[in-house]
Amino acid sequence: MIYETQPTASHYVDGAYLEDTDGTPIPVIYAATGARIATVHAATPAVIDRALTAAARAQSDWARLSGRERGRVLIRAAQILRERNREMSVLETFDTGKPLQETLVADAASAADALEYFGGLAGSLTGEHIPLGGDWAYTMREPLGVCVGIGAWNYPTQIAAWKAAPALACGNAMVFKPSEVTPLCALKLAEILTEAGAPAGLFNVVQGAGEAGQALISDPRVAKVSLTGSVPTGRKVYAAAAADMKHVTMELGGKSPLLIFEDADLENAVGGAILANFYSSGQICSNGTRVFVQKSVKQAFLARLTERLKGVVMGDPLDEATNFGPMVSEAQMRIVEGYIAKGVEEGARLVTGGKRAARDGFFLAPTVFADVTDGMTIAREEIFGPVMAVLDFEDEDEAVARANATEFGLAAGVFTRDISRAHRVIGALKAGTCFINSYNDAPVEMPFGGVGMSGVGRENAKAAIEHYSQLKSVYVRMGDVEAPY
Ligand SMILES: NC(=O)C1=CN([C@@H]2O[C@H](COP(=O)(O)OP(=O)(O)OC[C@H]3O[C@@H](n4cnc5c(N)ncnc54)[C@H](O)[C@@H]3O)[C@@H](O)[C@H]2O)C=CC1
Repeated sequence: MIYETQPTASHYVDGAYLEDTDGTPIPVIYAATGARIATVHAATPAVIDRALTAAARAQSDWARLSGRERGRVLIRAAQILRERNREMSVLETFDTGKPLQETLVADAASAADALEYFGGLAGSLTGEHIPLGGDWAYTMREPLGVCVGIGAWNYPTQIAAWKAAPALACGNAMVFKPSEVTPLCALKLAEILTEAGAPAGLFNVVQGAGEAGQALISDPRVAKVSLTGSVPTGRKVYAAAAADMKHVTMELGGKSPLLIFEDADLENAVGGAILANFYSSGQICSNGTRVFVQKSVKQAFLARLTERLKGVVMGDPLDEATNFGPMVSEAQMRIVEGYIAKGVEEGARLVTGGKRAARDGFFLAPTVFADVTDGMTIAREEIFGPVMAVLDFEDEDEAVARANATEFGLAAGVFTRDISRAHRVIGALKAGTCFINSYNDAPVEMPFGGVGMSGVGRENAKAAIEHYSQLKSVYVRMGDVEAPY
């Protein structure tokens, strides 16, 4: 037990905690020490069935409420989350290893924003009136039914809420499966939703790895699957959903470019590159890990970056002075170390970092490679750790062409003082989520998602409504029916 408000069982089903120790035990490891802090059990088929049955039952009642009534519950949940921000943030730190300095501002707070935003929107989900010269038609926005959410491990509270909030606002129910690496936070979100007035079964959490995920996706009661995860998992989940023509949202990986032009404010560009690579120890899908720097400013950029990285405080994540935490797991640390070794082997110049910290836990120093070329493994594959690859370029057309030479398309950024260039470059970049003179901002009001292999659909903003509802069109004849016979 970490502290007294820790979740009390593995699953949250039909409005209450549920345990079934027949499921495979999953240890929960605190990344900062390597210690086991809890054990949950993977969902058995019986648990999955109970969760889906409860969700289907709750959904039909929930969909009959007015949008405003549904919204009220979400807004109340947002308020409770905000009141318990510290407690939720501490749990997020134990779940992921991310420093409390980060989790206090970025996780439960972002989840509360989503609940508040979609709670506010729920009352205005209307259809259209379509006049047809006498006859007319109208559309209704209807829920999909039972939605499944499957999460990655980097933002467990946020991912659960970014899926639950629009789904519930539209009148759906959800069964959420967190990553087996970070199973704790979504349980607390479920508890809070119940406390806020959500009916039993509306939002359920079941644990497990890929097997539990597959069981959920292939159940005929499920209408939609929203995954946050890697491209290989996305392929499997999308294929399984396609078999039954289920709706999908795919928030997948990336290898996003950040273009820094010689006319950029250097200090801001360095700050942007830091946010694009090292926040959450680099474990962010939208990270701009291919940093293209115009040759004339490359030396100055690297010098200032190295200087600013002296401000990294690696240490106990619960100490609010710590601003750089460990990798989420030993396995992820080893994957990242493998990429660092590849970078060296393939001839990139290691400017700083590249090693583990001399302490317990899964800490890797922020790492910068310069003189990276497009064909190197560290410039092509998603690393999901604190490894920045700096590539140089001569002119704009070249930078854009090289930035686009990837199958991913999650995010992209540009730093320049030239307003026309900023918009021209962003217009030419193949990415779903872009930043001008900034990086990695994710307000709930702005749609988030990728193109290409980085995904399908959008989370957040009004755009998410399209992905958690469907239109019913109704033709209304005002006169007699003229049939040929
Ligand atoms: N675009 C986005 O919004 C985000 C994308 N990500 C991506 O997530 C990845 C890192 O997270 P991981 O947890 O390592 O990803 P992962 O793909 O290994 O796992 C993601 C989730 O899918 C589940 N899963 C695995 N195999 C499955 C299967 N066959 N059927 C159903 N579910 C299955 C896992 O248990 C987990 O809950 C990175 O590629 C990262 O870029 C992470 C955060 C945000």
